[in-house]
Amino acid sequence: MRKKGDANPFKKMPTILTPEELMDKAHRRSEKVANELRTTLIGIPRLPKSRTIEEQKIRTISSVVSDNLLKIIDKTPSIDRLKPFYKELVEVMVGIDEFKKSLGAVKWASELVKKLGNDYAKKARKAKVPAEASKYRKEFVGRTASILKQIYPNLAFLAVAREKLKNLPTVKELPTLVIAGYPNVGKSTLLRKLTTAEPEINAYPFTTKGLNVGYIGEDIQVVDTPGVLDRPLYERNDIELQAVLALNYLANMILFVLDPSEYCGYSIGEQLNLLKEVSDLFKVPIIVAINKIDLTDEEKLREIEEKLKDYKIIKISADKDIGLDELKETVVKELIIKN
Ligand SMILES: Nc1nc2c(ncn2[C@@H]2O[C@H](COP(=O)(O)OP(=O)(O)OP(=O)(O)O)[C@@H](O)[C@H]2O)c(=O)[nH]1
Repeated sequence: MRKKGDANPFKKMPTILTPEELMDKAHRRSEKVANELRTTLIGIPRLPKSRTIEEQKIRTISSVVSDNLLKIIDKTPSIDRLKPFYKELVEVMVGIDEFKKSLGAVKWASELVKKLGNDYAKKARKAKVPAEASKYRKEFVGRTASILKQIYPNLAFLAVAREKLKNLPTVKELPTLVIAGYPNVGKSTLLRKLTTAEPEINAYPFTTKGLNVGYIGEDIQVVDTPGVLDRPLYERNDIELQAVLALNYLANMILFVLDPSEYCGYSIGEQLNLLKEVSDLFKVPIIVAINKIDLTDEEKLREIEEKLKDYKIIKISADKDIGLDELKETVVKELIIKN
């Protein structure tokens, strides 16, 4: 059912080696190449032999280092082409400017090491004595190490960014219903009942519970946001608030789940305040699902409906399967047929 190519775009970012690890890797590879050459160049005079060996060592170190750096750039998504939801999260979690700057530095280093490798390889090939050939190789190694040292902060930044971004939720470019409401009102029960497959659980910045994502058929994405849209916004710091706001780029419609029985532990008043905050924050249509009607008497329900006159309401019991077909039909109609 899941379409390919919709994964978190940062999943493919490779492990970022430290300058030391990268130089070690390059040295090991160049020694291997040199050893192989030594066995094939038996009987060749010293000067052409050391010219060839040093040239190949330089070329190997240069390509290991520059290709490794280039791979970071190739496998990292271009920030400007990211979907707005992911772009916003990069800004919140690591900062777009710093991210771009670091990738720029890595590109610069990759190109420079490649160019220097070429220059020094040519010099080594034309060396007049064996010692000169090895002098060029050492000089090249020194310059490469110092270039890597120069981009050390950028590599360190990218390594941290990769750790944070590779666990971002995988969401698709589909009409999306975002579920909001206090803890224990029945959000995850509802997600399980509305969507076919078991919902996937994805990490989300600044929360411990993660986003749960499910699908209605192949056309609608449903996202439950425990820890994100389940408590008053005034309790949040700026950065958490931005993570909440990033959902603006994901949601085409909000389903606010309300528990009139108050068994969830939050009063109707508190729940209505959160609903008001969510309506102010999101500029998309809101449907209110009055859940747990099996636990609530008619009169109380009427009182609550009275308070929700400005909203589209559907009365349900997620647990007892009441009103779920109507809810699903409404969601499909609003998200697919109307758009
Ligand atoms: N009687 C009744 N119980 C329900 C209904 N919907 C959910 N529950 C129960 O309410 C409790 C909380 O439901 P959850 O689906 O875990 O609530 P949640 O909003 O996802 O909670 P968090 O994961 O903490 O955000 C569970 O014990 C459910 O079985 C309902 O319609 N009727």
